Amino acid sequence: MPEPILELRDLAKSYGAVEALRGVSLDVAEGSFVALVGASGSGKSTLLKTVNALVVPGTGSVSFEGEDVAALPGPALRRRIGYVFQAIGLFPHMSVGENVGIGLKLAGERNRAARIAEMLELVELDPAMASRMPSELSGGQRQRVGVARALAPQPDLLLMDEPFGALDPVTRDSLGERVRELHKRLGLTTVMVTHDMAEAMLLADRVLVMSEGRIVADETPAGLLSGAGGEEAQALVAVPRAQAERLARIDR
Ligand SMILES: Nc1ncnc2c1ncn2[C@@H]1O[C@H](COP(=O)(O)OP(=O)(O)OP(=O)(O)O)[C@@H](O)[C@H]1O
Repeated sequence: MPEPILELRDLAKSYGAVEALRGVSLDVAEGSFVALVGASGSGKSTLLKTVNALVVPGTGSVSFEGEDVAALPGPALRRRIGYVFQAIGLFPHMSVGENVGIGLKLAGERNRAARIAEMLELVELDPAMASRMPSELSGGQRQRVGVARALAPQPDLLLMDEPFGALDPVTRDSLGERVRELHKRLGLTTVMVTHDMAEAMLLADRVLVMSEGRIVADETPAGLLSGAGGEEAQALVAVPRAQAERLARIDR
């Protein structure tokens, strides 16, 4: 068994009367690709953000590569943990290249241009796009830049919060595949929040289902497909399965 790169212990977090996390413990093995699924408000984003200390848990601890994240300085944490998210996206006043290079700049690297070009190629964008502004890109291109920005400082861990949420299905599928490929090639550990169980099962090798602040299922995609994980997990698996069956029944 590979060493756990992440160890979450008894995490609880409340926002006023809302208990977003109610006792989550989890080990994530180095090199694994973990998907976090579950209903809206079940605590997925909150859990993810405890890992890079954007959320400080009320109780419990998060250890990353054997160190308590609460004790790690912010810049070191951001260099070692890449973060891609849907809502905030890129810095609008910076060019694509500056966005991709921001982590390298903060780390004091001087020769950033070559690495920026390399990162853009990695996510299948033309390096000439470095001089464009984010507003001049499509949504899918912007998300690619977001992935390049997160990977530029060569993190060990990649956190993704609904990274492909706003994309058309074709772009979403191809970018998902690309991320899966990069995950393997770069030897990353990846934790991805998604609403889409089909996406979770296709990309991840471990799927966690959250409900009301707890992890209620922890299964492989194969396990889920053969009926494991309990009622809530199976309710989520039933959606893409029913769609596939309905498609198969369409008269041709
Ligand atoms: N900053 C905050 N202040 C107050 N309540 C919050 C805050 N962040 C999250 N919550 C609440 O905590 C609960 C869990 O939220 P969280 O964003 O973790 O859920 P989620 O599973 O990621 O949801 P979604 O799928 O809709 O993104 C929700 O009830 C939410 O309203």
